[in-house]
Parts: sequence; C-alpha cells; structure tokens
Amino acid sequence: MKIEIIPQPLVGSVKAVASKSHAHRLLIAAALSKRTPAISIDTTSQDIEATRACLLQLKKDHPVLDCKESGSTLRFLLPVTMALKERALFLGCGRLPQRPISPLKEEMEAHGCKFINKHRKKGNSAEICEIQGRLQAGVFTLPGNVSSQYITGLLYALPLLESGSQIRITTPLESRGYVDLTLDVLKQFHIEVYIEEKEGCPTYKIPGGQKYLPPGDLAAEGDWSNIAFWIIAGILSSDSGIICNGINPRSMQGDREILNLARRMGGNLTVKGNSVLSMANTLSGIHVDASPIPDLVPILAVAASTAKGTTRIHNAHRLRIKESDRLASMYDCLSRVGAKITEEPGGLIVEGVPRLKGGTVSGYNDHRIVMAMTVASIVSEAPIIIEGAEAVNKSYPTFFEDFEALGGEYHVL
Ligand SMILES: O=C(O)C1=C[C@@H](OP(=O)(O)O)[C@@H](O)[C@H](O)C1
Ligand SMILES: C=C(OP(=O)(O)O)C(=O)O
Repeated sequence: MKIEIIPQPLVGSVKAVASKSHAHRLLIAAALSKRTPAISIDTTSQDIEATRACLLQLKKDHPVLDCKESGSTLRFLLPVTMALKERALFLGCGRLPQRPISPLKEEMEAHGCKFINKHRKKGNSAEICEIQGRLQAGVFTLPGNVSSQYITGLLYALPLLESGSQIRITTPLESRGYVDLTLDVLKQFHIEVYIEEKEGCPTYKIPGGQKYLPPGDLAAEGDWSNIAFWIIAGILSSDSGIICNGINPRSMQGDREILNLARRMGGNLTVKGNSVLSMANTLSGIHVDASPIPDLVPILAVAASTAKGTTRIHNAHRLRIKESDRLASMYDCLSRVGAKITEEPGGLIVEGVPRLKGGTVSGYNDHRIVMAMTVASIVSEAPIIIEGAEAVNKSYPTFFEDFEALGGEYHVL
C-alpha cells in the first residue's frame, strides 16, 4: 500500500495498543502452565498472532512453528520448544530468515539439539531450521550485545528441564529492560531465577524441575514502544496536544524511557495516572545511548530532525538486524525528505533543520520506519509518500485509524 500523508498537526486522544513484548511473554507462560489462565490482550497484531499460532503447535509431537516476521517469537520459542519436543520445524518470512540466531543456535547445539538448515519455501514462509533432540540442562554462554531475545528464550525454557542451568552473559547486557520484563513475568508465574552480576554482565541461575503456576488471570499492558510515536507527534504538533491513555508509567517495559528522552529534548509532557499529555514545544538535540532502547531510535531520529542543534544516537549497532537495517533505512528515509542526517557504523547523527521538505520513501517493510515517517509528515512542508505502509500490521494494525482519529489525513495512491 502506497500512501500520501498530508502535513498537518495532530490533536486529540489515543489509547495505547497492547504491548506485543508483554503479550508474547504472558501467552508463552500461560501455555507452559498446567492450569491455563485467561490472558486478556485488548488489541492484536501479526506478531502476537504468530506467537498464538506457534503455541497451538506445541500440542503436537512434531510441531511446525511459523514465526512469520517475529524475531521474538522465533528466539523465544526455539529453546522452549526443544525443552518439550524431540523434533520441530521453524519457519519465517520477510527478513526473519536472515536475522541472526547463531549465538543461541550454537549453545543449543552444545546442549543436545541438532539444527538442520533447509531454506525450502513453504507457502509465503521459508524454512529456517529443523531441530532434532531435546534441550539438555547445563551452562549456557551468550554475548550480551546481539539480541536479548536469546536470553528470554532460555529463561523460559531452562526451568522446565530436570536439572539446574546457568546463563552466563559475557559482554555488558544490552536491551536489559526486555530481560527484566521477562524476569517479572516469570516471577508472576512462580519461576525462580537467581542473578549474579559482574561489570554489567549478569549470570542467571535457574533451578530445574520448576512448574509454571499462574497467579490468576492476567492482562497485557499498553505498549510504550508504540505510544512513543504519539508522544513525539504531540510535541511536534500543537498547543492542544495529544493525550495518550492506557499507559502505565511504572511499567517494566524499558521503552517507558521515551518520557525521559523526550523531556531531555525539551518535550512538554504531563503524566497523570495512566495517561500522558504531550504538548507542542521546541526540541533540542541530545546524546542518546540506544543500547537499552533500540526500538525508540526511528522516532527519536524524527524528533531530532527539526530539533535545535545536533542529536547523536550511539550504541545502535543492533538496529541493523531488525525488520530492516534501521540505521540505513532511517538515514535513507530522512535524507530523502530533507533532514540533515549522517549514518555511522553504530549510530546516527542528526542536525536539526527548521522544516522537512517532503518526498517519497520506502517503508522498508518495517513497521517502525512507516510509523516514524508518518509522524515526520507533521513537520514537513509537502506530503510524505510512503511505499509499503501495510508493514504497520506487524505491531500496530490500527495505526492509521488512530492517525485519522487524531486528525491525520492520508490517501491511498
Ligand atoms: O524481548 C523483546 O520483546 C524485544 C527485544 C528487543 O530485541 P533485542 O533484544 O534483539 O534488541 C526489541 O528490539 C524487540 O522489538 C522486542
Ligand atoms: C524488532 C522488533 O521485533 P522482533 O525482534 O520481535 O521482530 C520490533 O518490534 O521492532
């Protein structure tokens, strides 16, 4: 879908969609529980549905798990599945088959699992790997700077094994908030994990033979990673502002950091209960360490594009292995619409200009690029045309309905 976004301020209120990170974790923990609790998830997305469908496959002896484009689903369910089954086939589409699993794969291979790579097409998806052999307990060693999703997967799987295990992180842990969210959900399900830490590198000690015991029925929280687009939209828009509802400021989601980051840039934000009012203000450039908040980078780059001065986003190497190479795609999209941006090996430098000019960009089949460039239209002189806007379905299928409800105007070309 190619769409033209008309430049204009947004105003009104919007309710956060369900956090896919929280939803994946609750659904997996519930599926591993003997007495399955009800998990309420207000809204859904392609990634959440991929996890649901894969969990249904776990009822089979030889499950076929189509993770679609969801890195979380694949990396979480690789070890979980092999803690339960002798054989499984994993599929994926879009960029997922190219996204790395090797550090996790090597550790699983050292602990009883044999990976067979086939790369055959299966409908719209491709085979990523077939795995044979149950996962065995032991010491798992992983780098902390590729994907925290490997750690989450093992934290879910290892309590199910007979003996105890350890996960040793060998370099400072990035995306730590996601691991903390995992530990929080595991704790709610009465799973014990002991943590030791040395110079930013945690070791997780996980007793074996544990049972997932749900605390009762649970609900997925509002999504900080996605509400961040509307928080920045409010600051770039008008004095009346955007009210973002259904978002918990005490959430374990690391992307609640958007509040601090936007305030550091000069954003005018008021938090009241589970709502954030975001009002127009002039922004200034800041330095951002992206390692704890990789998913916020596309919208922060948009905020920086018309901020006063220079914004430096560093420690962002891992953005290259997401749904697109997000450093290259944000560089390309923002420079095409008139921003002054430099791509570095592990980051972006953005020098604010008074207004963007508009133009045509690819959405790079990446939901966060499409959403970020839609918000960029607010500070643009001419329309921004985005190719492949349907990529929003991965995490936020109702994004353009909410955009219209906030007064946004777009045309399908
Ligand atoms: O655990 C999670 O829910 C996620 C972890 C992060 O990935 P990495 O740890 O690979 O950076 C993040 O980018 C992704 O959108 C969701
Ligand atoms: C990177 C993302 O998700 P995943 O890794 O689960 O595909 C994302 O939602 O931005």
